[in-house]
Amino acid sequence: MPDIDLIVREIAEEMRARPDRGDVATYIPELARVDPAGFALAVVDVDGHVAVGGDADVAFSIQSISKVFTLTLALGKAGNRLWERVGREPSGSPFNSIVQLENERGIPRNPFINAGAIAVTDVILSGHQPKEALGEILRFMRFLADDPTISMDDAVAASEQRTGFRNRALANYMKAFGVLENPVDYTLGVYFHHCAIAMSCRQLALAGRFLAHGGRNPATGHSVVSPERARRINAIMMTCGHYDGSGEFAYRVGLPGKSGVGGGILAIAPRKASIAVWSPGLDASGNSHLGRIALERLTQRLGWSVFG
Ligand SMILES: NC(=O)CC[C@H](N)C(=O)O
Repeated sequence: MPDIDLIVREIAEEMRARPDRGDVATYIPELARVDPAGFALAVVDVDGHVAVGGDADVAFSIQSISKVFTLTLALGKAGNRLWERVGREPSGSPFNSIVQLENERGIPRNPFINAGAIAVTDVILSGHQPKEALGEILRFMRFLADDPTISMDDAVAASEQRTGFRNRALANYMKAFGVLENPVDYTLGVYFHHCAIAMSCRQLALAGRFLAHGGRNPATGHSVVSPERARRINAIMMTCGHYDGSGEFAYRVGLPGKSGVGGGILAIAPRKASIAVWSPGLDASGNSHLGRIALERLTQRLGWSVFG
């Protein structure tokens, strides 16, 4: 049996020492203030053992990783009708691309690019007030991680609300095509706030467990989604979770994964583990530079790639 604790600690030490850290996101002013020296890795295995390295209990802005969980909620609410509002093909474009949305008449290519995630948020919001929808998303995260302390960082949400002109353009564009049901400001308000949820790698890895175990959280026995749905969410993470860097992530890491511009990545090793990594510096596609390298090391050493 490989010693996962040791491997995780060694990877964290190696990553801490590397000078090539990528660049922190600056288009959300509050994220520009984050120290690029941070690094954390947490792996929860089948038995619930959590192996940690680095700052595994430091909370960071999960940003687009929240889209895995909003997709899960929206599928629960709308079922397969969700796919009338959003596609499920890789985009090959940056996460905030506007051209693609115009070409495809307001239907976003997948639920993980910004336009797609905004459409998914709109589905969750319908029939509720924004506060209720946000409460539902936050309660879901707390339930999955079994941790009532998880919260939203209001400063990050306000920062994006002030500067999120591109997302506003995407949302208005979809509204013009009738893809959004709710007032644009309401949908965006919920979207910016769920992106601003702050979690540590330990909390995130625990929250992702249901995706590694056929839709069921093995710790609590709660069935979150059906095995088929878990498999499909993993498939979308594999093909779309890193935007135009998804091919490279599959090639190097070989696991379903979802990144966020806060520098976090949630990766799922089916039937083996739920993994969260954080390093705030990003590569050119807006994905964590050292986060990806750390996951590549981990899957190589453990032989965890889903491609054998
Ligand atoms: N890739 C990301 O994490 C982007 C999320 C960010 N809130 C945005 O909408 O731009």
